[in-house]
Amino acid sequence: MELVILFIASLFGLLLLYNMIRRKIMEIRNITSNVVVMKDHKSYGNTDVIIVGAGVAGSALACTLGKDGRRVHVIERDLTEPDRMVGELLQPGGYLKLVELGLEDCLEDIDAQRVGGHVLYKKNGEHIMLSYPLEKFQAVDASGRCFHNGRFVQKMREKAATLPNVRLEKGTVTSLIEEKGSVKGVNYKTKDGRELTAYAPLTIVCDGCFSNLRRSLCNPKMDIPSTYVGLILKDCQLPYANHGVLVMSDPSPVTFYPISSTEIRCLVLIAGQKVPSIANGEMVNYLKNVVASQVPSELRDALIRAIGEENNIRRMQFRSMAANTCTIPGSLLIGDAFNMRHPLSAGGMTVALSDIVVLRHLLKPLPNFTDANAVLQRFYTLRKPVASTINILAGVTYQVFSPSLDPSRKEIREAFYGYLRLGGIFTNGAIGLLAGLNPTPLGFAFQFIAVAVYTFGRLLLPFPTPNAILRGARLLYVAIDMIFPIIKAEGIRQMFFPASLPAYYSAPALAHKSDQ
Ligand SMILES: Cc1cc2nc3c(=O)[nH]c(=O)nc-3n(C[C@H](O)[C@H](O)[C@H](O)COP(=O)(O)OP(=O)(O)OC[C@H]3O[C@@H](n4cnc5c(N)ncnc54)[C@H](O)[C@@H]3O)c2cc1C
Repeated sequence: MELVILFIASLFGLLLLYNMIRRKIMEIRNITSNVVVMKDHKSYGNTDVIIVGAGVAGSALACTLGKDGRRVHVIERDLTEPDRMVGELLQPGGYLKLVELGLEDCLEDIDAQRVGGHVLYKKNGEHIMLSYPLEKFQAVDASGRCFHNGRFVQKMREKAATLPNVRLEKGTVTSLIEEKGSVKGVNYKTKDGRELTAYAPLTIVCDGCFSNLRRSLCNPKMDIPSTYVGLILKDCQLPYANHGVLVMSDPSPVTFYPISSTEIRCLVLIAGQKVPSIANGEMVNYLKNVVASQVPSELRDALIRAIGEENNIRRMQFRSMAANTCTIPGSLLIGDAFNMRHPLSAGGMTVALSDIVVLRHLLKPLPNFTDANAVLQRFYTLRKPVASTINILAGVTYQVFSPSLDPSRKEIREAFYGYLRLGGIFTNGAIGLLAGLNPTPLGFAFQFIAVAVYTFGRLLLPFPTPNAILRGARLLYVAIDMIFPIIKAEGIRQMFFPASLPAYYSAPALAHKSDQ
């Protein structure tokens, strides 16, 4: 009996001991994990800003903030030179922003080509030369620049990596770390499969058009995608030296510009979602039978040769997406992750660089980024006049040149072509806006009114008939119907009257997500 009691007591004692040890182990584990968190939060002290993605926006931003003395941690999933057919034409306005950021040397030694404008062709060969109005910008050697996008990005990455306070690391960011309604950093995976975390008071997401992270920060509306089909032409010259080509072909426009001293990029726009298949040869037929016959004769043979080359046809989908304010403190989106527009007017890099200029001015006076949120709210207002003007122009250019069954659209296209022939302030004003040289909402409004008056005048002169007045009214209605939704998406007040918004001067403190 005594033995049984002793046995049960020992068992009980062992159980108690086991429980005590288990608790102790759990306590130690908790302390250790707290130590990890504390250690990481402490490493806040080593990083001012995390940048996700080192494409055009991310690498330019890393150079800019790094040069301003900030401790920057850039995480990029692929550090090899990108090979893609996006962002190959930097408009003169974008070049000026690059100069403002002190990054113009990133265009050296990449065989970048100067572009002084474009030639606009009708499919019957009639054309107008539209040179950029660059007279006022000669001191900084402004012009458009065309290049292999990957070479340009790689140069900016190299420049960022030379700065002692910029750490460029290869890794794929899998999620943002949110605590108490603020972004505190990121979780990321390295190539060897390690899962790491990085903390900073500010995380700027620049993960491009297919961003996986933007949905954690905002909920933007996207339009239906269109597609660009791209080819590289070799051993041929553009019809006019240093001038790209835009063909007003049917059903949609085709562009050509030089991306090196020996290569010309051809981009064929395919509107909507029905794209001829490359795999079954439909695309080759389309390019040979529909597109080639409409391009200038100087480029036709080279285009047909390029169509026949193996693996020379690529496609890339794109969408427009108006910018959305990101309301989660500690975070910001920049570049295509934040805002996209139609690439026909090649404004994407100009907007990204212009946004970085605005952001830099706002962040510069701050001793650190722990309290950057009020300043970040100003960013959304201050960027608007330039970014929205470029976005609207991109949308309008696309609408004017894209396929439509509506005869009024075709008439607007013809009127626009006629307007661009006028020369002087009319042509220079429109081309200057498209080049991003002085993209202001007022400049845009002036051009819109001037095109409307020209179109009306064309119809009413020499004698206004009731029929002509009705047609003019219909064209005006179609034009407003084309433009108004784009302006509305950008925000009428923010674009035209930013000074009427409190955030223009200072920003209200952000509510924590948990408070909302
Ligand atoms: C067909 C086409 C043609 C265009 N042509 C022009 C043009 O001629 N001129 C012009 O100005 N603009 C043009 N654009 C727009 C321009 O390409 C973009 O505006 C510009 O590239 C945006 O830069 P970004 O840094 O936001 O994105 P990107 O340059 O695409 O960079 C995103 C980077 O993020 C990295 N990344 C993505 N996800 C992660 C992750 N989870 N973790 C870590 N890294 C990540 C990617 O590897 C990449 O390096 C064009 C766009 C398209 C679609």
